[in-house]
Amino acid sequence: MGDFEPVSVGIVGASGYGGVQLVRLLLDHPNVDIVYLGGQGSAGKPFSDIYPHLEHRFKLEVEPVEVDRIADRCQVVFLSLPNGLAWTMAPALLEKGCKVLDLSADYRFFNLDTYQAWYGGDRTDGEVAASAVYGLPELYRDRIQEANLVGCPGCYPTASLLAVAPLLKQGLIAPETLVIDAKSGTSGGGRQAKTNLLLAEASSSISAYGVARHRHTPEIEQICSDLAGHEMMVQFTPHLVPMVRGILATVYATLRDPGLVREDLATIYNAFYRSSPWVKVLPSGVYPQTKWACGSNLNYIGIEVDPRTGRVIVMSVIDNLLKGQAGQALQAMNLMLGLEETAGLPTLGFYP
Ligand SMILES: NC(=O)C1=CN([C@@H]2O[C@H](COP(=O)(O)OP(=O)(O)OC[C@H]3O[C@@H](n4cnc5c(N)ncnc54)[C@H](OP(=O)(O)O)[C@@H]3O)[C@@H](O)[C@H]2O)C=CC1
Ligand SMILES: CC(=O)N[C@@H](CCC(=O)OP(=O)(O)O)C(=O)O
Repeated sequence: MGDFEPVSVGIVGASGYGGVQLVRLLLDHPNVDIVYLGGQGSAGKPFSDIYPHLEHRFKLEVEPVEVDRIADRCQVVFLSLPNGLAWTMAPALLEKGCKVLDLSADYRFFNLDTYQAWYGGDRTDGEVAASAVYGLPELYRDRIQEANLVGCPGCYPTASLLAVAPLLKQGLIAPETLVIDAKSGTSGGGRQAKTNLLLAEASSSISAYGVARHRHTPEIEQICSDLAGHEMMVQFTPHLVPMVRGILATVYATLRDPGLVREDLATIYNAFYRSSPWVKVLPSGVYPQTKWACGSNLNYIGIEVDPRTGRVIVMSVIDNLLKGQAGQALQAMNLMLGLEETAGLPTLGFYP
């Protein structure tokens, strides 16, 4: 697929931040055509009324969300909606033959009880949910290639899991010691008005939130457990920082073998990610900045070991809207369609 006719793609939730990133990326993708945009409040508006800066490239109008209308036109559908909506439409889209990529949390969980405990709702799509693949290509590439439904990871889990995956897969850390301290720009909260995202609240200030209860904790724990081969608990603390884009996750854990040095871990990380074009493991003494990743689909990882404490410290940065959301979904779409994993994705950040 992809060598002949362009693939017809639709975006539900096009007016949001994930939606507009998808539009930007898909417009420059060599193998797809955007044929449908959907929304609720924005339905009936030309997309360029919402985003005038795209008018010269794009004339589509946002339409109401109707499954038949979408499935008649689209081979691939991105659902970029608030949590709890995708599961009400994904089963019907799949039934009609669409491939579906959900950017919300609805299809990220192996066990629907965990989803319902954290997100609520009364799910009736258990069989469909069981067929979903967790959309982190660096960890589940083979399964994504075969999938019709992908639950794309959250932005914090993406930055965090890429930082810890080699450690867990190799059994290098004492499991109960894993601590993730993460910072996000305000676009992580989406485009709708929220008091904590106002300039007057968020600028010149930094604060933790969701401490010991953020809904990304069970998502991170699920994948950590899968990688480690046993149940894991994680101490995850997110922070809101006064910038628009970017996530920095700093991860701390105690090494099982106190004799390991940074160079040993760098060798392990480089081997683990040797087939992953979007992950860049940095040289000794180089620690990543969010600014390097913003605008690209890249993840930069810095590694350090503190010989005094026996802890490894891993720093991981991504653009929350690209590798943390729309870029990652597009990377997964490429795999589902048998295209180059890098097709249509920016390989350089804006910088500065
Ligand atoms: N922002 C980020 O960094 C990340 C976000 N995510 C997840 O991606 C998803 C989208 O996030 P984001 O783009 O930030 O969100 P936004 O709030 O920016 O956009 C939400 C979109 O959903 C649409 N929408 C809301 N309610 C309905 C409805 N009932 N029916 C149809 N459309 C509806 C809105 O359309 P309209 O205006 O027409 O009502 C809007 O286009 C969320 O699940 C979020 O958690 C995941 C990773 C990172
Ligand atoms: C800064 C900010 O508010 N970030 C969001 C994370 C966005 C995200 O990825 O959440 P989903 O799991 O719903 O996709 C938050 O902490 O709720």
